[in-house]
Amino acid sequence: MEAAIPARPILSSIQEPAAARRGPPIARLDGVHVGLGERKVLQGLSLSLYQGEIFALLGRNGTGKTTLMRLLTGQLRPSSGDVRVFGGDPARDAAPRRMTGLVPQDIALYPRLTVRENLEVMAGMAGLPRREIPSRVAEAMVLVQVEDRQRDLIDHLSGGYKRRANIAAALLTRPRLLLLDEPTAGVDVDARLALHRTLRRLREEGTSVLLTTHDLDEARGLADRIGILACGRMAEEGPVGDILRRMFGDRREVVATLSREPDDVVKGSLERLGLAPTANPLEWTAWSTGLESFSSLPAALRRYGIDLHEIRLREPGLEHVLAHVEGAGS
Ligand SMILES: Nc1ncnc2c1ncn2[C@@H]1O[C@H](COP(=O)(O)OP(=O)(O)OP(=O)(O)O)[C@@H](O)[C@H]1O
Repeated sequence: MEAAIPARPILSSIQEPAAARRGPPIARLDGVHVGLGERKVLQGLSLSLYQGEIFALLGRNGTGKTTLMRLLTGQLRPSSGDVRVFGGDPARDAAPRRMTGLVPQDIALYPRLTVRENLEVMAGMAGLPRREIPSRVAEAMVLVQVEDRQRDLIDHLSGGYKRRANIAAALLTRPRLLLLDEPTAGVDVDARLALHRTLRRLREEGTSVLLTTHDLDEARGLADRIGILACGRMAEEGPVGDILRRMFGDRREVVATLSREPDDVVKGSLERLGLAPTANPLEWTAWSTGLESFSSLPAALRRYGIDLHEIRLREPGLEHVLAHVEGAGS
């Protein structure tokens, strides 16, 4: 039984993502360092984004995901390193900022105005020509499917619809790069699926999307590539399938569920058999490359007098990647 988690991959051996073959990056961060107060938030972070891809940024609270977005919108300058968006410096040049839309984590709308009124005001503030405002507002509402609520006050909308309206505001300028900070936090399944449809539609039209999320299913199902921020850097980056293959190869997780909580003697025996504890005291796990070690485990446990309730093999998933990366960083 192989208990050890496989060695961390060497980042330089990462294959070029499929999106990279589409052309040069539309946005790049190169060796970026950012310090906020006493904290070194980003420490040599590099990342390239490509046209027409959805990139999901993962990482624990406070690892710098919002900070990275603020760099791309020019709200923040790095203390060292380079940030390029559509060839310009977003902290100095207006052109890259005009091509970038940001959907902040909090709802940034006037609660006492209707959806349509909010979007009209925002379109004016974004400097869109007056005659174009009605069509841009209508277009943005269609994209996020909020037309049927356009006459409702923001205050009267559900959380999911508020989020849709928040996103519509960022789409008024037809950004080529759309940044969304936790767009589906706290929304129901329908609103989440509606948002995913919108983002896929934007991708088909060539828009690049960078979103942060703590929802691993969302990252797996929606993103062309993911990046995991840890210790101020991109600890892992690429399509989910590639990362899983690189990190785990053909290993599967063996999950043994015991019939009762083990005492210290039983715990020692489990560890000798190569099993490691989990948050659930009844569940013990190990990594296995073949069925042999898996199928011999029940008999081995019996020899130690350990009652097994269930044993199963689990495909590695993003939760394993995160645990590995964050375990290595802590
Ligand atoms: N103005 C500031 N001054 C000092 N520290 C700050 C400031 N803004 C952010 N930080 C700190 O920088 C770190 C990164 O913050 P950031 O908001 O980028 O994290 P995040 O990954 O987006 O977190 P979350 O998942 O919770 O949204 C955090 O530890 C935060 O407390």
